[in-house]
Amino acid sequence: METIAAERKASKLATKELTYFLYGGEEMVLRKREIENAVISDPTYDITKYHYLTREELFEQAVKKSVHSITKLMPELDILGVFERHSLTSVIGGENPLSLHTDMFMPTITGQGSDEQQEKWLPLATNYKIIGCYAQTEMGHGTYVRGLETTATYDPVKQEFDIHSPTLTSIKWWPGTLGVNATHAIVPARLITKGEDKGIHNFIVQLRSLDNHTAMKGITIGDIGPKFGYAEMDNGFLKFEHVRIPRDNLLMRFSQVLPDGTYVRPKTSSKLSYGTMVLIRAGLSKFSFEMLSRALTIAIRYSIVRRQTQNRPGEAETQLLDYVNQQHTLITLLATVFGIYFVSQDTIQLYVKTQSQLNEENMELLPELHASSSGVKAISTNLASQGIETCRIACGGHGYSLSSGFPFLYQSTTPSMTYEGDNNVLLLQTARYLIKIRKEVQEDPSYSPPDNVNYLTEAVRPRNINFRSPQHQLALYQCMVRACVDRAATKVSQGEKIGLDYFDAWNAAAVELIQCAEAHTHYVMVKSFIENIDKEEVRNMSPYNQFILKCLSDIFSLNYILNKSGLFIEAGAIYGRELNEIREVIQSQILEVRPAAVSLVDAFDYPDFVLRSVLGRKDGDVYTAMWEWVQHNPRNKHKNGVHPVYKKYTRKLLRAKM
Ligand SMILES: CC/C=C\C/C=C\C/C=C\C/C=C\CCCCC(=O)SCCNC(=O)CCNC(=O)[C@H](O)C(C)(C)COP(=O)(O)OP(=O)(O)OC[C@H]1O[C@@H](n2cnc3c(N)ncnc32)[C@H](O)[C@@H]1OP(=O)(O)O
Ligand SMILES: Cc1cc2nc3c(=O)[nH]c(=O)nc-3n(C[C@H](O)[C@H](O)[C@H](O)COP(=O)(O)OP(=O)(O)OC[C@H]3O[C@@H](n4cnc5c(N)ncnc54)[C@H](O)[C@@H]3O)c2cc1C
Repeated sequence: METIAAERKASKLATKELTYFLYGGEEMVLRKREIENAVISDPTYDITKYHYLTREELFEQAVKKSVHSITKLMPELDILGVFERHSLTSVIGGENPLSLHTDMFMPTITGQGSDEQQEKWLPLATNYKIIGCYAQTEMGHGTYVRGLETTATYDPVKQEFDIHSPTLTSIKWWPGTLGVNATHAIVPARLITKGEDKGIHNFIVQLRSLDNHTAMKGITIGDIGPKFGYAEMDNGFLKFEHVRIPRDNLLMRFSQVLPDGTYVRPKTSSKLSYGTMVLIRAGLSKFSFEMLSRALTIAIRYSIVRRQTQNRPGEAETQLLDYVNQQHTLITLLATVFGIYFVSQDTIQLYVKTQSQLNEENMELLPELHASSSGVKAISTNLASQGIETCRIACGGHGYSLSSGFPFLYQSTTPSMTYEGDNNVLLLQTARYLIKIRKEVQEDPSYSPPDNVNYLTEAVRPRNINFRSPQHQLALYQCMVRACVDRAATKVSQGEKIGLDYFDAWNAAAVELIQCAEAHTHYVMVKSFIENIDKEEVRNMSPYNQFILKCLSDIFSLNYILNKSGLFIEAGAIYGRELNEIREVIQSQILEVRPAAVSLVDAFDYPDFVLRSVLGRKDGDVYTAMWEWVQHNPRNKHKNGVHPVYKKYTRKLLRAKM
């Protein structure tokens, strides 16, 4: 306890200033804390026994908490907007089994429903007269949305759609909130009218009775069973047997079916019906920041408190964070989490900007948003999932206990590499965009590409390189990414030249394509970090905070260069002989950050309640917390301290003659 207090005292970081910066100002932080305190002081959200609950208990508690939040806490705290709602969900912790209602069902209606449809459905949804989910994925198809098999066949006589699951593989499988709770779903299905298949469109379908919650006629529905994690979420299955819905349950903002069955195609892009996926992808980098920053808070605090090995006679054992390997592991991750933070802010801004253009039927930014949000979602969820596991390992044996908080963080984060688009698949979408822009640049010298891909027109290694210079770092990335894009494009075109069809040529280059998308996205993240810490808000910070952010930026940028040095050397961006200098700059910046490490994670401002970790306690009283935790273990609570398995099994073994 004294050690962590001493660390805080010695740190020169203006912690409060950084917290305000991260959350968008003092007012936002005060509001966040108001929400946290309301949750912490309400017994409904008690977490004392959380880690010992069974799957069914976890689910029931989570639904109870969610309903309590909607009916009591949210009105009391006047929570309306998406950010405050997420803030509340985040402090309550665990999964929110009703989250898909507000995160996907409602945004799909807002984004894709006509004005009349919004007027009809949104008040019902806002007031929880109905509970919605987003039922897109089927047993046979998740990635390949165009391959979904559920049909919606228009009947002009009754002016209804007939929703049907024609095959076993067409059964909807995975959607959250579907298994138990939802009364309605957004159902992407193949629209068939006048005998023609018009592709995937979104429909609103009622699943359960609003009187007694039983399944509607023609609907078979349930929960898909235990998963890797996500016990609190009712991921479900859904089978349709010719279910009838009115014509105007087709979401008709972009395309329509007229009463006689005439199809009116979207004026602009058919991909607008994928809009909800783009929204969540943009939000997932923020989610990655939250999950990884919690893991780092736990690992860094623990690494201050934990001592291991007396290295000099008569002195205290060494703090884990004073081992250079531990510093390297955790402080490079600290730099990463700030990288994710800045790019998540930029991605959300790009989403908002694109959305306002789309409202004016201007599609200009859509390809960039799709490519960028796909890449950023993939890289930030990869980094967060791997980073949480790294934090666990950095905490030794105690990291493996549920009480460390890591298992929950990992289980909640790792599926984000799959849902909302598998990460490899999304990186291939980013690559598709890069290859397309490269082609345009080559074919039309007057074409000026978007800022983030400008390196495709020019990328030059600076002379007299200074690895501490952000502009030089960016130039090195530009050379490297350009070479990666060239390599992938060349591989595709070589395949085509030897007679492969488009798919085979593309598939043969898949590894290079994913590599170029990854490299590009890392470049975008480094650029975003560098640009954001050059903004006025940061320039107004205390000099020491600016200095630490610059150190973290260098670490983030240079550590990737070191880890992927093969790519940079192959591109002629750096020479092998320069690697030592890069190592030294990283090492010296890590040493600069070390004294501020605990204040940096304090700046994330997570109360103990949110971390749910005996290792990550703010006061550092780790060992007392471990002892308290074990007192709740039901396995220790049997008469005379003797567990029933003794009578059932081990006693026989101990007395058996063998
Ligand atoms: C408010 C909430 C905010 C934040 C929330 C934050 C945190 C949330 C925390 C936790 C979340 C909790 C639970 C999440 C639950 C998860 C829910 C789901 O998983 S829903 C299901 C998601 N499914 C997918 O993502 C499927 C992935 N597949 C696809 O997206 C597509 O099929 C594909 C892979 C992109 C391919 O599509 P398609 O085959 O149709 O397209 P092509 O490859 O042929 O490309 C054609 C052309 O279209 C362009 N394009 C493709 N997609 C888009 C798009 N979305 N937008 C714009 N343009 C798109 C593509 O680039 C091509 O363009 P071209 O090159 O031809 O110009
Ligand atoms: C916890 C969780 C919650 C979910 N919630 C929802 C929800 O609310 N609503 C909903 O509709 N869905 C939901 N899903 C489903 C999720 O969106 C899909 O699982 C996801 O999009 C991946 O699709 P898939 O399962 O078909 O994977 P697949 O496409 O089968 O992918 C398997 C592997 O094949 C590779 N692969 C596939 N296609 C290609 C390709 N074209 N090129 C190269 N490689 C390829 C992938 O990289 C991956 O490694 C959820 C899933 C999970 C795990």
